Amino acid sequence: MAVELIDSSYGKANVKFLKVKKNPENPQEQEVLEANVKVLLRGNFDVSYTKADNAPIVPTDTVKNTILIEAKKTDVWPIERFAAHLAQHFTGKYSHVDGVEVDIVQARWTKFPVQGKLHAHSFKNEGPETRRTRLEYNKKSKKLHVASSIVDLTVLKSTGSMFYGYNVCDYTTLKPATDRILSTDVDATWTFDPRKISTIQDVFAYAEKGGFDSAYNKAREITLELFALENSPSVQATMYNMSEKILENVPEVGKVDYALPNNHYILFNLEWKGLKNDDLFYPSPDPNGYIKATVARSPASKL
Ligand SMILES: O=c1[nH]c(=O)c2[nH]c(=O)[nH]c2[nH]1
Repeated sequence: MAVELIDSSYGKANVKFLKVKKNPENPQEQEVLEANVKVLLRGNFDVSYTKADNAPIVPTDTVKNTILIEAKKTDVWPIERFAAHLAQHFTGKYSHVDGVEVDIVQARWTKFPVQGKLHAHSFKNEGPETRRTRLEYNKKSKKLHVASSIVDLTVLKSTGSMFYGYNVCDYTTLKPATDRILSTDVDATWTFDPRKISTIQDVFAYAEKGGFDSAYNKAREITLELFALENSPSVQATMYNMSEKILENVPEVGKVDYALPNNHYILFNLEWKGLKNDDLFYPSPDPNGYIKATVARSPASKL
């Protein structure tokens, strides 16, 4: 039977480090970045799959060492900059490496107040929420894709959410709600417009002026603010409004994706006990609604 290799990539996943940044003027004043990095290489590796010829393989162990050595040698803040640095390194050092896919997950270590002010070097892990980035670069096609995300930001509002007016058929049992609990684990991704951030140098320049941090902060703020302030007609409408606001506020972002589970809380039926119940719920882990949307600027308003 004739077969052919259609696609391949390889590298190291779950390469973890924590880097400390000390303020040179006050070494007690520190920041930390804990990361989980995955780097996959693409390029002229076909013979390693098809002819058992290992000659072109840069061992995944070397990929791991590279991530750690470069994390030591260069600035890892923000993660988008470090991802671009790794892409530049791998495609520059090895002539047969054409492309790189870098995924970085950053743990949420935040400083906490002690005696009224943020402590200089003590952090609280606000997990499972993470900040993430995915960067894909191909040195032949010059194509660059940079997207960043917030994952597992779990939120709940106990009122200010509705769901009614939906399609009703002979299979419908859901009752319309004008006041319900709404809870989700936010998975939001903002993809940078490849016409605005089109080269590795563009990533470095945008990082330098604080663009990636500012995009992250705005996406997070908008998500939380709209979640809280809007009287939500549905998860669908709320995620669309969040996406629109991110696109309005961050011109470098070309599209926004949300994927939101609807974590249901269901009223206990206590009528059998003669009790009227509107405040005691049980969390229903499954099944859950799962609602996705991708929102981009309309072609008419391209630039
Ligand atoms: O916001 C919602 N969107 C839905 O599509 C849906 N479906 C459902 O049963 N409850 C909800 N809530």
